[in-house]
Amino acid sequence: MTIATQCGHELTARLLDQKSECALDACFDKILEHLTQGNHAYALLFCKQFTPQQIPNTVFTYLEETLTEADIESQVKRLEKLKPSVEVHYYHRKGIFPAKFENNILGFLVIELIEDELISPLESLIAHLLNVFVKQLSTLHYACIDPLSQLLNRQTFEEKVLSVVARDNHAAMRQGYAERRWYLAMLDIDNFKGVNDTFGHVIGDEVILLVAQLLKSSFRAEDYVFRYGGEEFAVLFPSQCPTTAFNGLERIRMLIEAARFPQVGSITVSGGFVALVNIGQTSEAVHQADQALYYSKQHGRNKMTFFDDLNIAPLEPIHSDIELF
Ligand SMILES: Nc1nc2c(ncn2[C@@H]2O[C@H](COP(=O)(O)OP(=O)(O)OP(=O)(O)O)[C@@H](O)[C@H]2O)c(=O)[nH]1
Repeated sequence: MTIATQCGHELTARLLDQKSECALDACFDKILEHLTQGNHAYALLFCKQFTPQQIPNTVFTYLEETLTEADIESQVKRLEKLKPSVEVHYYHRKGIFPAKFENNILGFLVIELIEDELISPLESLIAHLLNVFVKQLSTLHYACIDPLSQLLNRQTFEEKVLSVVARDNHAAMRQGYAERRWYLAMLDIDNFKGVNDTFGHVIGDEVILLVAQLLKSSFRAEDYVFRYGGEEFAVLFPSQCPTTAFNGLERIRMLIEAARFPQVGSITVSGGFVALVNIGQTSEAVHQADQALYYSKQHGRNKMTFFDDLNIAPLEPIHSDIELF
């Protein structure tokens, strides 16, 4: 029964030390592995409200059965009905630990049990570490979020582009298939100055928020949507080819065109996009997508343009330590 005294502070310090979601997940994974001595299967599942589309669902080790989103939601509801003080709840040979943040249950950690129950010092240590993990995850999460639109902020942009593109494109190349590439789209609300001038900045802000919500609900869970600047958004998404990417963006352009905004009525967006292939730096990709966006603006707005269709010679490669591939 020495686990809690031996590990409590040390493990907490290790968790708090982690500065990115991935590093934090990996650390929590290792700590759980260590505490359960690899004898238990475990999964950490968050309900959708907490798991913004940009944060991948944190599932470390899949339990034998697959839990659907509905299962997760019903389990969260079930936990919410229990006393707030409940630390662990046993159900079908599983220990279910509620993951709480600011008194709301956001998800849960499931540990499949070998024994009937976990020994109580281990139980309270896991509950404590889960608490630290969720708090740290929330802090990291909110540092990446733009407060007005609730999208990922500009500060997160470069880091995400580099990590996602390098990881997936390398994997695709290694496996010998090249059909799945990442694309970067820059989208900008048309004539937005007119919205502000006519209806005021508060209504302007509301339009930004509603467009952000439409974008977030239209892209897939694996895509990344950023508020890049005032009324400009950046989207990072994988697609099989430029035509599929174009069709996806067109669908969203039409959705925004058809939406009704309180007081303002309708608005449109223009966009430009680029395939993230053979691009040395993030700034180069942004520049190319911006050129395509500029073309859309110059050619009537409410339009999507693929950079390659502009037939602009690529820039000379800029030598830098930061490389996408
Ligand atoms: N309400 C609000 N307005 C913003 C925000 N950020 C930037 N703006 C405004 O967005 C407007 C952007 O105007 P412009 O860059 O001239 O572009 P535009 O009127 O959208 O015209 P085009 O892009 O050419 O279609 C400016 O009036 C900015 O003040 C914000 O966070 N909230």
